[in-house]
Formats: sequence, structure tokens, C-alpha cells
Amino acid sequence: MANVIEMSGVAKTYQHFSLDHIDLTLPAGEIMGLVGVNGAGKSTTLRILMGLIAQDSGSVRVLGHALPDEQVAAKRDIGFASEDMRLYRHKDLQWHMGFMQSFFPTWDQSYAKHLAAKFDLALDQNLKGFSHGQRVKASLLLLLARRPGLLILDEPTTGLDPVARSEVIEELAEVLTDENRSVLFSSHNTHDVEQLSDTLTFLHDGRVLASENIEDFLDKWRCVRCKGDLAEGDLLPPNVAEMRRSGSLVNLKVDNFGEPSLQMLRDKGLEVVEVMRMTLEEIFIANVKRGRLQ
Ligand SMILES: Nc1ncnc2c1ncn2[C@@H]1O[C@H](COP(=O)(O)OP(=O)(O)OP(=O)(O)O)[C@@H](O)[C@H]1O
Repeated sequence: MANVIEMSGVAKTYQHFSLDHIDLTLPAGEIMGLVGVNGAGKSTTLRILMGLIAQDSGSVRVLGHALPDEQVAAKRDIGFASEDMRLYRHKDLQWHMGFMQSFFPTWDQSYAKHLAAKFDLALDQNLKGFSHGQRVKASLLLLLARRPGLLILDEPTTGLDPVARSEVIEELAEVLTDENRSVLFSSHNTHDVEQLSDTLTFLHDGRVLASENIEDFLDKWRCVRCKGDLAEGDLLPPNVAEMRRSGSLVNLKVDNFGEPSLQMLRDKGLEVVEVMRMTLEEIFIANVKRGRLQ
């Protein structure tokens, strides 16, 4: 199968929010990070992909199945984790593992035990005694040991301390080098996305601002430092996402950077002093600020 996820023209309207014709494709074997600020529409998108809510219009195919109609078939091979995943507080991890094993023929008990040891989780402790981080890791263990073809994770590292976060990220990265598994995960954390993803989809206010290979995405942006006079209100092309004065210097955040961008600045009488690459975090912020203006 070439694409495990195909969303085309997907729209969903709530009273105060609309997902606006989302197009999104995840090729098999890739990891995609879905990023965006609070309320951008990440969870709504993931919930549509899980058949938990139905789109108003547009087509959704997951693992070749049309959603929401064929969600039962699609869900068999999807591992979905979100904060509201139910665990039984009065049962221990061993019990949960047995429970999952009875439902999923693909369950891998030795891998589950390996993960429990790796995540330092006691098998015989009731989950009500687990910390938040331990519960997140337990949920992930119960998902991964099913060995699903597609993992959909809603903010898998939120609320984890730095050590737990790096363990979870490490395990996800390992899972993906091992096998032909596909992952779509949402995150506010650009470092997680940079570490894990092949591709990135940027959602803002229910729209896709960008969806592409992470290296290509990073390569398009530059911070350009110039000397000269540029008034705050000066008209700049739309690929300049941000302009800030600092003393005699002007700092610009430029998308689709190239020779024409430099020429445009020279034409405005500016002297280009320095051109720097930007981190995903800086691009994220510049993109959101520009998105708010559009
Ligand atoms: N069932 C619902 N009824 C009405 N509005 C909803 C519903 N579900 C989500 N929304 C609205 O849709 C918008 C997007 O929410 P969503 O949870 O998809 O964002 P998000 O990007 O996942 O945000 P966060 O990072 O805060 O989790 C929000 O404004 C939210 O209030």
C-alpha cells in the first residue's frame, strides 16, 4: 500500500471552529509530525482519522478503508493513543497485557515485557499508583505490543519529564527503524518533531499551512539580518513572515528564501549582513504569526 492515510478536501465545522479542506497524505513507513498551537485542529484531525467523529465533507481513507463507513476494518490495524485512553486503575499492568492479548492476535508478549523493563514499569502494581508519566508509558506499551501497522498518537510526550520524554521518543524512533510501520503524531514540541519525523504538517486555525519533508521545509526558511532603513510599515512580499528592527539592523524571517529574496532586499536599499538557518521552533513561531495575519 502506497499511502496509509489519504485525506482530501476534509472539512468539519463546529460552532466556533472549522477544519478547512484538509489535504494530507502519509506514505507507508513514514513518520509525520502534526504541529500547531492550541486549538489549531490537531486532535479534531486525528479523531476524524480514527472514525471517532465524522467529517462534514471530503474523503478520508485509512489503510485503504473509507472513513467513517469502514472504521471497524480500519481500526483493526491502527494503534491510537490519546490522553483520554482508558486504563483500569484497579488492575495492574500484567492484567492489562493479558486483556490486550485476548483481543489482538498480533500481540507480542516478549516485546511487551521488553518495553516494561525499558520503561521501568512494574508489572504487578495497580495503575492507580502510577504517575502520569508511567501511565503514558503503559499506554504506549499496550499499543506498541499490538504491533499495529499504523500508529496515531495525540501528543504522546505531553506532561512527561525530560527523561521519560527521551525514553518514549527513543522507543518510537527504534520501532520505526525496525519495521515498516507508519506513525502520525501530534505535538506542540518542535524538538520531538525534529527528532522523529520524516515529514511535517503544519496546522493553523483549521488550515494546512505546510505539509512536506522536514529537511525541505527547514531548508526554505532563513533569518536575514540587514543594515539600512526599512520602516515598520514598509510593504514586503508575502514570503517575509516577520520583520523586526533592532538598532540599526533589520531582522527578517523569510520563507521560500533564494536569490530573488536577496535582490528584493537590495532593491529596497538594504545591505544584507548575515543569512542564518532557522530552527523548527523559530519557523513554527514565524509561521503562526504570519498565519494570524492572513
Ligand atoms: N465537540 C466539539 N464541539 C465544539 N467545538 C469543538 C469540539 N471539539 C473541538 N472543538 C473546537 O475545535 C477547535 C480545535 O480543537 P482541537 O482539539 O482539534 O485542537 P488542537 O490543535 O488539538 O488543540 P490542543 O493543542 O489544545 O489540543 C477548538 O477551538 C475546539 O474548541
